[in-house]
Amino acid sequence: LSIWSTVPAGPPDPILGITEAFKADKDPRKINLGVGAYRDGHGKPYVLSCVKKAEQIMENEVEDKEYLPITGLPEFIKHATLLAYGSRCIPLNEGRIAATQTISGTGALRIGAAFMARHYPHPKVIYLPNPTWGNHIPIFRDSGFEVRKYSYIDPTTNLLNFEALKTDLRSAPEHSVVLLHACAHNPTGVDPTLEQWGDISTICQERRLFPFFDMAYQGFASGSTTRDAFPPRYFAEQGHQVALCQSFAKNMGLYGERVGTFSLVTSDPEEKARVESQLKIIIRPMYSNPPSHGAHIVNTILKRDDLYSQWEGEVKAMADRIITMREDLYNILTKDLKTPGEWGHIKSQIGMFSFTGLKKEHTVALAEKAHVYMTADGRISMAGLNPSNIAYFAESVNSAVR
Ligand SMILES: Cc1ncc(COP(=O)(O)O)c(CN[C@](O)(C(=O)O)[C@@H](O)C(=O)O)c1O
Repeated sequence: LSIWSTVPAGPPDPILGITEAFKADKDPRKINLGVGAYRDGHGKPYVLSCVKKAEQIMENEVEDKEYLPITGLPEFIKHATLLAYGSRCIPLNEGRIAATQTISGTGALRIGAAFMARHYPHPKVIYLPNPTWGNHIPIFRDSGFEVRKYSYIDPTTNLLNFEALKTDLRSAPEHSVVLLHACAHNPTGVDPTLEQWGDISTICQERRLFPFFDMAYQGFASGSTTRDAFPPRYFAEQGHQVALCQSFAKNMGLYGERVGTFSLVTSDPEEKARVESQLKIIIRPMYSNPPSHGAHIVNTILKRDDLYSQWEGEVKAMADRIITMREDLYNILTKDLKTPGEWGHIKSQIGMFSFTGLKKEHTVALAEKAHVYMTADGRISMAGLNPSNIAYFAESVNSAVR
């Protein structure tokens, strides 16, 4: 009897499993709207020009293959946290933001959760929005957190249910950790307004809730890296000791390079050093130190004015193309096809995804009959749409809901 005969077959990942099903489909009309990865107007993956330029520059600069420090490339961390918090951030300028390079956003969440499970001086309970990115749940659960939910979307309108959100956060036990999507909420594409962020900050102060930000889409939501980073910057300005997870997967198209950071606001440089020493103690036995190539790419872009401004132009262009697809899809569904139901949320939502409101039976029919793939909860990655497939997609939705 094999040693592994008791190992059960696990279910495919709800998101990455969609890509496997898409690849297995041989129909030429197939469309993959599953994984949140940008595609250009021809449905192709997109390597940013500023990334290609950075790699050319890196060719000439001495880039040995030595180990990075446990917390990663120091100059990368400096530039990445400056991008996240902004030059006017007082904790940043006072040198009291503890930070480490991570294996993209997932790694930032995992290292953050592991650090808090070990050092957060209160019950390890975290409130995740309902719904949230599916991977948030196992990340925090496997790190030893009790995972709870706070209301987020109104399933009948696919818009924010802010009253229910406030009620749930107000009734959370003091010192609960609250996960907040900084921008481009996944899967709903619905973000609080600036005023609503103010209310959330006040509730966190009143209830002593710990704000744990996940910022996987800075610049990719509105096209502005400044506007998208408003929530964590505002919370830090209001005196919250935020935790912040950063990813360069989407906004720099570095999906497979796995580049991110995890950071925490502390009280002073001495506390920053203590916290970083404990981050190292968690990282060293996990993966020792992070991959260097992607961090050098991001650092080369962020430290040079010419590449930084080229990057800002490219990330805005990606955001704009997605916004155009939202408008086109809305117009085809409503004006051309008179598709039954309300579709305004497709336009009002922001970022990579649209929470269409399609139900499971629709998503199954769309995959099986129309060869259109999306997650079971009806989320579509808008960048999977382009001028050559958007009409077919809209027609498929129209027939699925009739
Ligand atoms: C809110 C959120 N946080 C963190 C991540 C982690 O991203 P990474 O580790 O690559 O930096 C994602 C990516 N989520 C997806 O875009 C998605 O929801 O399709 C996809 O990349 C994924 O891994 O699921 C995300 O949507």
